[in-house]
Amino acid sequence: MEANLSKTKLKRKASSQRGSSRKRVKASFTSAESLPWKAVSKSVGSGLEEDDGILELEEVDDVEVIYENTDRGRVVKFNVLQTPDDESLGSDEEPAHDHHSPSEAIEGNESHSPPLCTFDSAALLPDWRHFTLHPHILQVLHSRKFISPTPIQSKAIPPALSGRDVIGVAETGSGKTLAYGLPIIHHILSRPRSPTNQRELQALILAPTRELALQVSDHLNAFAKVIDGGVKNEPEEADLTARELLSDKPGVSVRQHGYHVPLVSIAVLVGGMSVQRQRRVLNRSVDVIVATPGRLWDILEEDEALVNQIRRLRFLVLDEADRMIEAGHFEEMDKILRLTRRQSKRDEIEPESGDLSDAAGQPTRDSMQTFVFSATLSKELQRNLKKRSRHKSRTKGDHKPLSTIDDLLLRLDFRDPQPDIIDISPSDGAVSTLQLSRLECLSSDKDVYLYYFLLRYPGRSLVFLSAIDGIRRLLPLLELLNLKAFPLHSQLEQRQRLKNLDRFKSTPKAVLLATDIAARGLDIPAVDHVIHYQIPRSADVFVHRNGRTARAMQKGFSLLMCSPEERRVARSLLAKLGRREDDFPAISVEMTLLDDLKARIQLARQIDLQQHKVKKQNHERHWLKDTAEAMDIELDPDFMSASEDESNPSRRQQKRTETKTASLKAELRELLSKPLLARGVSAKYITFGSRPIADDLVEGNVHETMLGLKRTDAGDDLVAAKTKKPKVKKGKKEPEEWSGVRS
Ligand SMILES: Nc1ncnc2c1ncn2[C@@H]1O[C@H](COP(=O)(O)OP(=O)(O)OP(=O)(O)O)[C@@H](O)[C@H]1O
Repeated sequence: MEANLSKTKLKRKASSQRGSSRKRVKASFTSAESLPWKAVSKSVGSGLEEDDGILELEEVDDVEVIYENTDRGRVVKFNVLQTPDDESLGSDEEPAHDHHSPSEAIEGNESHSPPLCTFDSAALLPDWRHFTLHPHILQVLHSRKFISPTPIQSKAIPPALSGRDVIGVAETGSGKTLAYGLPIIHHILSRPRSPTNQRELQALILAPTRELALQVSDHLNAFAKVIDGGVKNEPEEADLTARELLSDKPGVSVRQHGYHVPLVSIAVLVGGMSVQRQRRVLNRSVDVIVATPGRLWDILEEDEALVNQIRRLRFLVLDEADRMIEAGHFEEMDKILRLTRRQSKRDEIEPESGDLSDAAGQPTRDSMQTFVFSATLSKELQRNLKKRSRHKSRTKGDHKPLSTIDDLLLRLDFRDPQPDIIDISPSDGAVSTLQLSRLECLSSDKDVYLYYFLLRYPGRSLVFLSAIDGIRRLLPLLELLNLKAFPLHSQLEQRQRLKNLDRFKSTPKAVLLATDIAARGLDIPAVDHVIHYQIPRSADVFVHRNGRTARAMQKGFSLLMCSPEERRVARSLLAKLGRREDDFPAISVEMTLLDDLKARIQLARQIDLQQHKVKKQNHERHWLKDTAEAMDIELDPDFMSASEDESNPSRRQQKRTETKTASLKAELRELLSKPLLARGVSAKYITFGSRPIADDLVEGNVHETMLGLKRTDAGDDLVAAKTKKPKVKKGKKEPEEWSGVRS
C-alpha cells in the first residue's frame, strides 16, 4: 500500500515535468526504491489520518521516468532532475535527456504520452514483454487481467507492429479485435502529436453491423483513456462512447464526474444515431473511426475534408470482412475502398470521379497498413489475396461490377507485397470448448422443445431464428410463460436494439431471440447456449452464430433444432463443415414433461391471439378517431358514444374478448404455479416431505422448475448419434423418424 501510494505520487510529479524539459539530470536510478523519497504528513481531512493499513506516505519531486529497450527487454530508469533551487546555482546547458520514451525516440518527436508510470511489464506481464507495446497499453492489459496474449494476438501483433499487412483468421471469441487494435493504439500513442494538438485520422475500422462497430469502439476505448492520475479536463465530444452518443443528454453524467481527455480519440459512425452529432464529433478531429460502410459513405459524400483524411489513412481494417456483403454494404464498401487505393500510373482501378490527390495535392499514403480479420475466410480467398497483392497488373475482370466478397477483397490495395496470412481457425470452424448437439422434432413442436430446453437448462440463451416474424410470434409466448426474453432484429430502432442487448447481458437467465444480425462479432459475456431454432443458411453463419458462446476459452453449448423438412439442408451443412452426424449428439429429453409444457404453450398461444384481437379492435377505434381529428372532421357523436356503449355489438364483442383473455390468463397462472413432475415422481411426496423430493430439495438437488430432475448442464444430457439409418427396401415407405409431441 505504501509503495503504491508513493508511486502514484511519483507518477504525478513526473508527468508534471513535461513542461520543463530544459532541466538537467542530477542522478539516475534503476529502481524506484532508491529515489530520494521524502515523508509526507497525512493532512487532516485527507481521510488518511487513521492507521487503516497505511504506515507512511512519501513523495518525490522532479523525477523523469525513461523506458529503454535493452537485450533484457524493456527497462525503466528514473532520472532525478535539477530543482529550481539547483538551477539558481546557474547553468544554461542543454538537458541531458528529452522526455521521450523509447517508442517516442523511434518517431523522434514528442508523443501523446499518457501519464508516465512505473509499470514493470517484465515482472507483471511476462508473456507480453516481447511485444514492445506502449507502457500505457501494458498497464491497461494488466488492469483488465489480460495476462497473456491469445494465439491470434501472439501471431498477428508482431507483424502488424513491424509495418506488415495482416490477414487474420481465427476462431470466434479468440481476441481478434485487440490483435489488430493494439498495434493501432500503440502507433497513435507513440507518434508525434501535432503542435496545434489537432488529431489526424490514423485508422479506419469497418464493421458490418452497428452493434459490432459499437462493440469494437468500446473494446478499444478501454485502451484509449487515461486510467489513473493525469489531468482532468472537460470531456471531448469525440471521446464519448457510443452509448453516451445515444443518450438524450450525451456527456452530462460524464461532466458531472470529471473527465479525461482521451489519449486516443475514437469516433463511431453508425446508422440509427444522429448524423449531425457524428459530424460534430468528426469536426473536433479523431484518431480512429469505427464505422459501418453505409453511414460512413453518407458522411463522406458531404465531407471533403474527411475524404482527404481517408486517402491518407495509416491503417485500414476490415473486421468480419466476409459479412460486409451479406449486410448489403457492397456498393459503399467499394467506394470507400477506392479512396484508400494508391494513385499511380500502374494503378489498375481508376477513381470513379476526379483526381485521387487531395486539396493540398498530397498523394495517397503509401505506408497504409491493411488488416483483414474474420473467423471465416476461405483458404482459396486467402491464397488469391496473397497472389493478387503480388500481381497488381490490370486484368480484364477488374471493371466488372463487384458481386462477391472475393471480388471486393481482391480489390484491396495491400501495400505489402506479401501480406502475412495467419490462419489458425479450426478446419471445421468449431471451437474446442464448444459442445455441439442436435434435437430432431417436427416444426410444429419446436416451440415446446425450445420451452423445455429453456426451463431444463436455465442460463443465458441466444436463440437464432431465420425471420423477424418468428421472433414476433415467439416473444409474447415466452413472456406469457414468465421467461425473460428480449428481441433483436433489424426492424427495431437502434436505441431499442442496444437496450435489449444490455438487458440480455445483465440478466443471468435470459433469452435473446435474434436474427442473424446478432450472429457476428457480438461479444456478450457468458452466453451459455446458442440455439438454432432454424437451420442457418450457410456453414459460415452456423460458425458465427455458435461463436456467441464458448468465447475466450469459456465452455459453451450449441443446439441445432432440425425438422424433417430441414434434414436435407442440415446434411449439406454438416458436409460443408466436414462434420459427421456423430459430432452432433442428440440431447435427451424428458418426454413425460412435454405434454404439460405443450398445454402451457397452447394456453399462451390462445391468450396471445385474444390480446391481439383486443389490440386490433382498439387500434381500429383509435385510428378512426385520430384520422378524423387529423382531417378536421367531426365524427358523429352518436357513433362515438355508440362505440363506447356497452350495448353496442362490437363493444360487447370486445368485452367478451377481454373477459376470455382474463380467464385464460388465470388458467395459465394456475398451470405455471404447478410443479412439473418428472416420471416416477408423485406430487404427494412434495407436500408430505418424504424421499426423494424433500431431501433433494433441502440439498438443492432438485431442479427448481422440474421436480424429480437434478439440475444438469445441457452438455451432460447428450446421447450418441445414430450413425446409420436402417435400410429401407425399395417401394416401402420410409419409417416415421419423428413422432412429435402428443396433442
Ligand atoms: N489477451 C486476452 N486475455 C483475456 N481475454 C481477452 C484477451 N484478448 C481479448 N480478450 C477477451 O476475449 C473476448 C473475445 O474477444 P473478441 O471480441 O476480440 O473476439 P473475436 O475473435 O473478435 O470474436 P468474433 O470472431 O466472434 O468477433 C472479449 O471479451 C475480450 O475482452
